[in-house]
Amino acid sequence: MSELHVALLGFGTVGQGVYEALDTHRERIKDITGKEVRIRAILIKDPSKEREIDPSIKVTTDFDEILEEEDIDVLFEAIVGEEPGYTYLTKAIERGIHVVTANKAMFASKGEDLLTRAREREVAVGFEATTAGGLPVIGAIRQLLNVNEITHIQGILNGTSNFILSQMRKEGLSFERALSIAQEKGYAEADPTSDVGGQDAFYKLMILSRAAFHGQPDWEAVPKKGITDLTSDWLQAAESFSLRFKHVGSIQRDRESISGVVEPVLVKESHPFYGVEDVENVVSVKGSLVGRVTLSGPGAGKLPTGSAMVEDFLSLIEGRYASSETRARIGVESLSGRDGEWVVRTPDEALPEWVDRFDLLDRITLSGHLYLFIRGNEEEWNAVQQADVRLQPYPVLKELPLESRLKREASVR
Ligand SMILES: NC(=O)C1=CN([C@@H]2O[C@H](COP(=O)(O)OP(=O)(O)OC[C@H]3O[C@@H](n4cnc5c(N)ncnc54)[C@H](OP(=O)(O)O)[C@@H]3O)[C@@H](O)[C@H]2O)C=CC1
Ligand SMILES: N[C@@H](CC=O)C(=O)O
Repeated sequence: MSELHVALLGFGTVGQGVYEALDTHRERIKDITGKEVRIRAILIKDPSKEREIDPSIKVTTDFDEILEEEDIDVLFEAIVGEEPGYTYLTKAIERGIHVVTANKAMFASKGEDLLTRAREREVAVGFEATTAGGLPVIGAIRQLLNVNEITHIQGILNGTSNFILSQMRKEGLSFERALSIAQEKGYAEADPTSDVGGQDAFYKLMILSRAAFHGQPDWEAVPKKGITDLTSDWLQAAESFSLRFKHVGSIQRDRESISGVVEPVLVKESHPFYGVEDVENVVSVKGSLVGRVTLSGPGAGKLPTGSAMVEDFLSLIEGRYASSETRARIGVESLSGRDGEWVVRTPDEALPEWVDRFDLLDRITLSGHLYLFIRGNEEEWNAVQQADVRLQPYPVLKELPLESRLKREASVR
């Protein structure tokens, strides 16, 4: 039986996930491709680490030795940072090798360039694992784009942040303890400030933007905020209003431009993100025909990410990415309306005067702070915020709207 030869760059959480997935699903892959998969070489950084790797596989710290291996069909890349990953993948593509990457920090900025190079060399680039771990969101977008125009994407895109917020709320863990468990479980990045500071979710949002809208907004114009300001007081206050904090990336396209934001927001019980807990991610995509499609599942970790990479591998072996060029889209509507809801923390117990201008939906006091759940006009609210810098507000996330016809059909009378 003929063989498919592959190499792995990186043997950390994700590299080991690919190794294990290829091993445990060997027979299935053979059934699908008619070929035996053989791992020929693995690139690592630190040769002193102990590893459980089949002794027939070459383990090296020198990328050129990987390229020197003959007949590598596919390269799996799971190392860290923009470089040297980008250089390695360009060299592999130049040699006519297909690549599958999980490296979102690299792919967010270099993805378009790699895809162009790959087209010129008639090879494929799989990048499902860069975004939302095990969720097949890139594949879903590709499928939807066959006929739909995509106008909005909203998602919980960082498993570490979602895990920390869930554990702080449900188990009363401190931020530091919850982060350290996320690191032990292999969810966090090598530098976890990227997770908790919003940068990791931002990279994923930019990759989604390119996949769905065939373009990205100016990176500097996308506000990015992580979860580090959220205390257990805030989480408790939200819970008492039947709201939960979620770290969400949103991106939308209108006729002129693409705009996005990455920030913690509050979601209501009725929102599809409310019950997305621990390491789960969720992505809602709004298409012009289908309405709202929501995918949720494990957003990080060894096997979910390994699964995404091996799915990509099989797709490209079967030639499914041969014409994966996305088409330019025109979106039409905006999600932001004039009205909104917010939870606000103010330093004083007495109700501030400005509350009269809004609907006061509920209030509680916690640890000497007054928490107000209000609803009102967005412009008025912006003016209040500018006048009082001591306010700490969080918006309540609106759901991506369903088409009104779909909504009518979905409602039960
Ligand atoms: N963890 C997760 O759940 C997910 C991670 N990703 C992405 O996948 C990639 C890998 O993540 P993860 O496995 O968690 O990271 P780890 O830190 O666990 O592993 C990184 C691996 O890459 C190797 N490596 C790092 N730098 C170099 C280099 N310059 N040259 C050669 N090898 C290098 C390391 O070698 P050594 O073992 O010698 O230290 C290690 O084996 C990252 O880009 C990450 O953003 C994507 C989706 C999910
Ligand atoms: N560190 C990332 C890993 C997956 O992309 C996360 O926590 O989501």
